[in-house]
Amino acid sequence: MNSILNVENIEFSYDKAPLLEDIDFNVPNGSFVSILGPNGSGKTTLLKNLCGLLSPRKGTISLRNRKIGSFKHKEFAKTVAVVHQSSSVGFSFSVFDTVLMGRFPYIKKLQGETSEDIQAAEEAMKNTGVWHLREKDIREISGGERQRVMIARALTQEPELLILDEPISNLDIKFQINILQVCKKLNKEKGITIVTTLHDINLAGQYSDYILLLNKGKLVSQDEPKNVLTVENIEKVYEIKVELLNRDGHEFPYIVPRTSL
Ligand SMILES: Nc1ncnc2c1ncn2[C@@H]1O[C@H](COP(=O)(O)OP(=O)(O)OP(=O)(O)O)[C@@H](O)[C@H]1O
Repeated sequence: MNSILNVENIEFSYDKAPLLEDIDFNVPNGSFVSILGPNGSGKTTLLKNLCGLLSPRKGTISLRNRKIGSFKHKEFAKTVAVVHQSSSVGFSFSVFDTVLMGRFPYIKKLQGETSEDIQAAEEAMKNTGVWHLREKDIREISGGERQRVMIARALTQEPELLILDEPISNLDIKFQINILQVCKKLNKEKGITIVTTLHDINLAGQYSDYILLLNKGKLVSQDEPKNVLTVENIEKVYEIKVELLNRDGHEFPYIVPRTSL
């Protein structure tokens, strides 16, 4: 299968000690890939390398067989859209204008947005269920709504690859499912490749085609969920005792901590 992203043996460090080492994987076209790992294992750092915000000290990252460093900013943004971890929004913009800002790779200097840009924003907002919020102030909507607005903004870039950093952190279970469903729909219906960090092992198992399991800056396991989410892997990486429940009628194994109160 063709890959949209190839990561070859990268090493990254903020200072002397390497924080990511021997990271080597491919992201197949049209797949849904989740990056799991404990706090501080390097997930966000890896995503920042994938979208070119940080550069590896060794190894290469290629997008459609071209090194990511060789892309111009706007050109890269037509293929890859990134939704960073939830952050506060400081300015007063309507939800619609916030989403429209995602069209920046297509809007020419000194030329306002076209009807095509407006249409792309509307379509992205309808796909993520935020069209009804269009006239609201971005600072006056809920965290879950804002997450979906940020995904809508990324979608207006019409990316082939959508990179998300903890898109469901801080959300209640309804919004967690809602956002993962939106991503899965875009993945299945529009063929957008998804690479996301997640903390919820079981939701990752349910939604992903492949999982990358990081621990202390190294890839411990990468494969389909059933081969990565094993008791052995989870106990080793998260340093807790777990058991795997195979629930009747459920396609996905369910991992729960073994606690003695
Ligand atoms: N700008 C930075 N400068 C120096 N060290 C950093 C910087 N950003 C992150 N780190 C360190 O790198 C390590 C990995 O951080 P990273 O945010 O990639 O982990 P993570 O797996 O995403 O964690 P979490 O699940 O808690 O979000 C941590 O020890 C963190 O303190």
